[in-house]
Amino acid sequence: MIKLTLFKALNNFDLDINLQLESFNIAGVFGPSGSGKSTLLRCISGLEGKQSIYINNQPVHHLPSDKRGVTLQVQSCPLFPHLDVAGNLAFTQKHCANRETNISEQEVITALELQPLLKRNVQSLSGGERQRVVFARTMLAGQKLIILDEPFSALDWPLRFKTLTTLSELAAKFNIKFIIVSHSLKELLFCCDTLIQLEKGKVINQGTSALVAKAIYANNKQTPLSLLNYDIIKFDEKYAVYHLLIKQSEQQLFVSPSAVEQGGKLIIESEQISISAIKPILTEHSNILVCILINAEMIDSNWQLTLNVDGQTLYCLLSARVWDQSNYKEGDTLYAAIHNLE
Ligand SMILES: Nc1ncnc2c1ncn2[C@@H]1O[C@H](COP(=O)(O)OP(=O)(O)OP(=O)(O)O)[C@@H](O)[C@H]1O
Repeated sequence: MIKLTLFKALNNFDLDINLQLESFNIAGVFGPSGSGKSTLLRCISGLEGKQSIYINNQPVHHLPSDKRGVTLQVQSCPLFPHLDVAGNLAFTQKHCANRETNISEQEVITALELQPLLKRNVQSLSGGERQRVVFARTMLAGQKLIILDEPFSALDWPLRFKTLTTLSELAAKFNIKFIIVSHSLKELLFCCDTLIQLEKGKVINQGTSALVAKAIYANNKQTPLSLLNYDIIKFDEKYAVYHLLIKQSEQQLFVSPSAVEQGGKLIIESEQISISAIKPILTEHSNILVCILINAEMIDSNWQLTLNVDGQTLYCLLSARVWDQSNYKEGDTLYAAIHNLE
């Protein structure tokens, strides 16, 4: 549990935050540039003035930053330039006192696939490689509350999703809580269970990430991304596709390896979904999911449909003309064809 009461006069507005995070594993902080996200992180970690902060019901505001059990990874975290990647990691493992997790150097290296980089001079690393090494070092500091400011902004999307999946696995395995700042709602929605939306120094929305993200998308007149959890059944070598089973469902999808390599969630944009009331028979698409129409609402002259696939949510968009001709109503069984997965 984290409880904060912060006040700090900033250049154009005041950071004025009263926040209670009861139960979360990975919380995201989202907001426009300059809304106070980094300042909030600095306050939690103890780098900014005296504020009222409780972590796990214990006041920590009187403690210096190195005694709070928190690691803050800022946006441009320096590495030791005179040590190679292995040296940077070994130094952290050796010198960080009061480690609360027993995560080993080898475990971090394996999880983040850093083996090929170990002998590299840190000046020769690309931006994305550097961010992965910095994150590995953060993990090796061994704290149970880790705060990350734009940690993976330099990674391409497939690698970013893969690294976020690794982060979620490490969080679960070592019981670590993360607070992550990002400009990307897609990134936060992918990995966070809780979202906090900041604007001009104030929390304007807070809650489960699916609900807060939906509200932010609606406010921007956008349709939310759909994320489907799955289990892999098998890899079909003949066609180079994975057979996936939707979690808590009997329904299957067939996807290319690149979709699976991104981690345990399938990311589906609304444009990839078309729906019909009758099960398509003559279709080249093998990816058809049976779903129930939960809700339809007008977003910027189109209709956004919320569909339930055995407990998971899909969002798709219909033009007003198609919606008017469809006669779909809440509770209807519909068939969603998902395109461009194979
Ligand atoms: N120590 C300070 N004193 C006064 N104003 C500050 C201080 N630190 C930051 N600010 C101002 O507070 C505002 C919020 O800054 P902050 O870096 O927290 O925003 P942010 O949401 O993290 O932005 P970005 O997404 O661009 O990194 C900015 O206008 C910044 O100029």
